[in-house]
Amino acid sequence: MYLELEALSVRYRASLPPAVDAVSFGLKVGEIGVLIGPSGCGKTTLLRAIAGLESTHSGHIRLNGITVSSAQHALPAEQREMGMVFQDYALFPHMTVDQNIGFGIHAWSKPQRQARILEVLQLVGLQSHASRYPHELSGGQQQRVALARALAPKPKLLLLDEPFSNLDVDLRERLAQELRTILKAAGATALFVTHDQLEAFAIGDRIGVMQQGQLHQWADAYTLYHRPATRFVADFIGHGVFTPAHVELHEEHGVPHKHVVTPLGALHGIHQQEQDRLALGPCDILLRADDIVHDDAAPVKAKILTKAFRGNEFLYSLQLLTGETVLAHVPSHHNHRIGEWIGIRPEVDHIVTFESQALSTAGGN
Ligand SMILES: Nc1ncnc2c1ncn2[C@@H]1O[C@H](COP(=O)(O)OP(=O)(O)OP(=O)(O)O)[C@@H](O)[C@H]1O
Repeated sequence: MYLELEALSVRYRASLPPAVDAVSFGLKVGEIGVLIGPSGCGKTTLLRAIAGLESTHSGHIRLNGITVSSAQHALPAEQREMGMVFQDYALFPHMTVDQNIGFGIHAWSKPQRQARILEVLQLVGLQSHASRYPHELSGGQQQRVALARALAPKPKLLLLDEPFSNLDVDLRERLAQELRTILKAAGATALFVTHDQLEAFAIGDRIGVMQQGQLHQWADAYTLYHRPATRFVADFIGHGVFTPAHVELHEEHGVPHKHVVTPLGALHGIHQQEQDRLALGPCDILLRADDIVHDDAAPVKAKILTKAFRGNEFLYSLQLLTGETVLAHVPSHHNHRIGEWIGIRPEVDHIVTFESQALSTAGGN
């Protein structure tokens, strides 16, 4: 691994729980990692620790095989050769775009510096804006200059802390795609912090979900969505609900198979790999909004509690006769009224179950 964190903990005060709690993960050279999680979960602290701006309580940070942080040793931030981009672009207002970009490479020879400025300007698509001042640029352009400035010295690692959070939603989505293209073209290894899932999915090769200082899972977007390691990840990523269910054995052509009995009916045809993982008995099953299909012919009916228009689809919240609530993505031409009953059936490709909360709560009392 190029960037390697091993059981890293950061504490602001001995009397407080650690802001970063025994976090381990690795990034390969050229990979983009994203840290995501609710406010206060420790994302920024973790990024600052990697940059050398916070000291390490225990554990290690290694970059290219060299320990840059441990409880005993910390390489000063300025010697780590890392680039940083923050949400407030912090461009120098009295300097033009090319002067801003050249600032971090002033020690380079003039021809080298000029060639590099041109190179990164091309990378971010702002060649024609080299002599403008920051106030003559849009927010998105300013942020691209900040990125070009951070990339100019060819940092060993680029750290980005919510760089788009001051921008409007449309621009953020576009810039997220662009950022990935730019970082890949530059061959940069980067770690990006956000609390926006769509941004994380658009940018990251690997995504880490944090809560209260702990890293719950470090995986690609597909795995996070379809194989969440913990209940928290399942809840935090995507739209879905947990519903009480029961794993049972039944025979198909004389061969025993597991199926999951849910309030929406039994789920059959579960892949062998998933069968092996399922324990018989009660559980909670994750039903994502894309696992529930609207079908007028379905025997199970549900009442629409709320609906949110999302362009090509509605996100309906639906109540079953048994009282449980589920979510469903339904194409937006199926525009039903709140309070209406519609037919639904489950179409669950990936079975995700966790220990029954009703049982664990009962056990804890
Ligand atoms: N300088 C500090 N001194 C003491 N505690 C701090 C300090 N900075 C952050 N914390 C605490 O550490 C925890 C993690 O904060 P951090 O800023 O890393 O979270 P975050 O995930 O980046 O949050 P956000 O998404 O809101 O920026 C929080 O409980 C916060 O209150």
